[in-house]
Amino acid sequence: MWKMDSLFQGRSSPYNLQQFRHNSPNYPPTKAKNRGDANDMNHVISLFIQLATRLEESSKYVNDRDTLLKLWGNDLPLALCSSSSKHKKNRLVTDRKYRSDDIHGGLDNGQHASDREIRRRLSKLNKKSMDSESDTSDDLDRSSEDGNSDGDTSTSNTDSDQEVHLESRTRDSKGNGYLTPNDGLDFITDEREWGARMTKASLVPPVTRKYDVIDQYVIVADEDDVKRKMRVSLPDDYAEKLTAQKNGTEESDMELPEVKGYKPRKMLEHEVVEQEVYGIDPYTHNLLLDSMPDELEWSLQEKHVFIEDTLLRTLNMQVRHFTGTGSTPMSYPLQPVIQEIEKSAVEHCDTRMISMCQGILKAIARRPDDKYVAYRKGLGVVCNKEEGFGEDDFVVEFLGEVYPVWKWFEKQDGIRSLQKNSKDPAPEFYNIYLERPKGDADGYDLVVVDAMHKANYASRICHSCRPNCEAKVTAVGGHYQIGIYSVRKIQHGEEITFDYNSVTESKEEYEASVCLCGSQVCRGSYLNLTGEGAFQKVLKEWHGILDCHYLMLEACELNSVSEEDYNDLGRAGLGSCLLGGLPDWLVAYAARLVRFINFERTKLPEAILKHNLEEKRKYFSEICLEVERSDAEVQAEGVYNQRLQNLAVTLDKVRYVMRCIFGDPMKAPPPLEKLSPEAVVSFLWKGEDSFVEELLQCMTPHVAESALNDLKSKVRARDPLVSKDIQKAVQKSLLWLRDEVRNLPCTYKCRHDAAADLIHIYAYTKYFFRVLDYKTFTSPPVYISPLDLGPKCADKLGAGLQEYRKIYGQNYCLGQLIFWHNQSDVEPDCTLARASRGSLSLPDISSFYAKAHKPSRQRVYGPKTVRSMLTRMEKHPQRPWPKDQIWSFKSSPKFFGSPMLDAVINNTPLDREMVHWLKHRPAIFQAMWDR
Ligand SMILES: C[S@@+](CC[C@H](N)C(=O)[O-])C[C@H]1O[C@@H](n2cnc3c(N)ncnc32)[C@H](O)[C@@H]1O
Repeated sequence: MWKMDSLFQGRSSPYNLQQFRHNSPNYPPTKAKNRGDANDMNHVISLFIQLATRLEESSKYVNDRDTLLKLWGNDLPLALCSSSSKHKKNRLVTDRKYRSDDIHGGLDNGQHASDREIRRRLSKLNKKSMDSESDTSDDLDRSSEDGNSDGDTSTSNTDSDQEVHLESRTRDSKGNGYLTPNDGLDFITDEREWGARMTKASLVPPVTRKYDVIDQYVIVADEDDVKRKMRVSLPDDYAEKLTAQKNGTEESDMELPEVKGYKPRKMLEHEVVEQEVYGIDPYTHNLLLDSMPDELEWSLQEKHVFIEDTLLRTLNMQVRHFTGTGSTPMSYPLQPVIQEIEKSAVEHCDTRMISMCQGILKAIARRPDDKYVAYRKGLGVVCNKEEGFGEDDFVVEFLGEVYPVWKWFEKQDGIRSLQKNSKDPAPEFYNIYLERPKGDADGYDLVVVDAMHKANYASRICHSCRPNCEAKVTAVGGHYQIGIYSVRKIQHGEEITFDYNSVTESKEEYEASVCLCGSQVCRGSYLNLTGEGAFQKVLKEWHGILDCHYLMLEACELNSVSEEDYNDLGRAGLGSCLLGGLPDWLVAYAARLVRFINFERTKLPEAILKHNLEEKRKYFSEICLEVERSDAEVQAEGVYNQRLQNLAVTLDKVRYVMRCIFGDPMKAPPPLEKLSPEAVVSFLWKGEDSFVEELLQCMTPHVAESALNDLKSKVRARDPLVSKDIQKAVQKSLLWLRDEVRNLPCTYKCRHDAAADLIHIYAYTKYFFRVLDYKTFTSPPVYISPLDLGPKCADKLGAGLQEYRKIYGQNYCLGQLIFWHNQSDVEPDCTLARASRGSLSLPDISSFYAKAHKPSRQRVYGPKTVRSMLTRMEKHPQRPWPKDQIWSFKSSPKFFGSPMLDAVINNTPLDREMVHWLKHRPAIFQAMWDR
């Protein structure tokens, strides 16, 4: 079974990668290879989790014990019950893991259910921001259109006290509340975890957006190019490959195009309706479970079905009339919904259902502090066909405006620059990546489909963590499209949903996106948080700024693509679609990145496993290593796919900029060039703006004229160019100069001692490079509408279209290529300059000299500063040097090179001789503040 690679992309996902935390151990979603369908196991795991979490105060022990034992009897497959007894001391989750080992193919869903539970626990503990806003949304009950409150349909009391109460009980509780059937119940503590809950902050009224209905894709820019990317190219041996994959005999797991015949979409109004939809948060799901009378002997699964199916369907029938009225409450009470279910049960003489409804209604009356409400999701799509839809039925294409990737990101930059305050609630997002399968003959590539302005009803389909449909890229009539297909039977009145599989790098956005799917396996947010933690570990350790430059330098120097490069690119699914028309140095660089991605893929499972184990050990006493290992493997595969996606996005952005500057991207020269020995002399010793020339100028106000003239003539006499071995001569001259400078008297305004240290470091730098600036250019305008901006900004900026022109700096391409794994940076060139400080581009010699006339800050350069510099050089060579110390740096350096880069290029440790001298040379000056 293949996962769809198209992801809804959270609005803020392209931004500020570094500032967000990752705490979603199960993300990114991935192809689950060799993992069987495990609905039974899923059910069992859910059962365990629900049982464990349902146990309430000690006064309810007896009741719960009865229920528990009953449920054990009712719901658990016999084999599971018996095997569990072997592990008496294990708590439930551990127990479950032993058992899941016993059931082949049962790992996946079970493990995911457990992870979800862990994630809930972790996120609960981490959820400070939600806690602080724990007053809930009832006072927000109002029309989303006009802001008027709607007293008829909303309850008014706030339950913030109750929520705080529950939170604190969860924190106070000890133990994890899991048990085996043979364990005594004495240790049970109240570990009730009721999951994510709607808060005031999360209750951003969904804007009901009007959209132009389209019946085919509308291409926004680069029409021919986008069409090419959407064109299917089947491999010659497609049929054989497909059969081999189906039979499991195919070695490669390369995703092949899924060819489908044309089918008409379900007709709006007749077969489906677009209407206001409501849903419940995980907390309310559990509140309802808790309100169901125990004595009715409903199995837990029946209870879930009641909530997910009967209740949600009736709810959405009941709220349908709000559609288009412009007066839609943000929350809707569940009481009338239960009453309607009861009424229907009476008509059908369904006594079991009647008792259940009556039981819940009693609980609602008995527990006035608990809030039994559903919340608004905005528009959704509901099955309107009496006989429902079958399994694997085509519902609709996901249509929208198709953007080439560069244009999409340009627009996002514009939106962000207009939004200014990134903390504003993100507007709903409607964009989805259409990714070519890697097994297409022309390989992987992607475009972005945005369904905010021009769309069909597919864009209004809501997310569910247990969806009845999936969105997948299919090949229909020779073109790729995103199709929504049912994954199980869908009943009349049931809401159509798919799993957005959407990622965000913003914790705020993640937490604000409380999921209202109401399913028993709800993850709590309809977004997944990604971009940090274990997923970044290997990248940070093995792919720092120096490593990236090394790869780029090599590619630029060779400026040709080897057979091995083509092979590695091809094996990763990258072919002519993505790489065609790019200059050789860039294809060679892409191949090097693919090799890093492959390398990371081998390292990631271990890093993820370690991280997950550390997290889980905080909550569970025993963990099944095998299951954890398998899960880490799946997650690593997800990161791998995400990296390739990022590489493709980067290449598209860079291709566009090169096209704009050079007319043809092929003509773009390599952005880096190694300096010849002669050029090094000119850069360091002789040129007008050379390093030494700058030094002499900086010294002018501080050194007596005669001494300076003497130094200048000696410098001229030591021209390294006259030597046969220029490189050696440069070093010799620099070391001579170092000692001359050290002999000059220091003051707090002129730190010759520090200058000498820097000269020393230059002397031990072997390779210097020049950055070849491309031209700066300003893009043609992109237009941003109030809808793009979200309600808050739209109010501020007015109703008209806003124009945005992106300015691409001289080093944009280099910056983006070095930070290829990050799409969140509007100005990667500026980031590159900041990140290069010290590690890649050495400080300015002017750092150590005050300009004569101006009063100047003290230049601190004592043993502590030197130690910290050495620590950077030796232990964190790829990190920038601190800002608040003596060193200053050029804002966009044209030349760079450092002993740390040399070490990476040569794959050797930092030059020992250089370090030794810095550590042991005697101090020649110490100001008071240096200490
Ligand atoms: C692609 S739109 C779906 C259509 C949207 N409801 C509308 O009215 O236009 C995605 C937005 O719908 C809402 N939504 C979709 N699924 C949801 C869910 N499971 N829980 C809460 N809100 C959901 C969120 O506001 C989300 O940003």
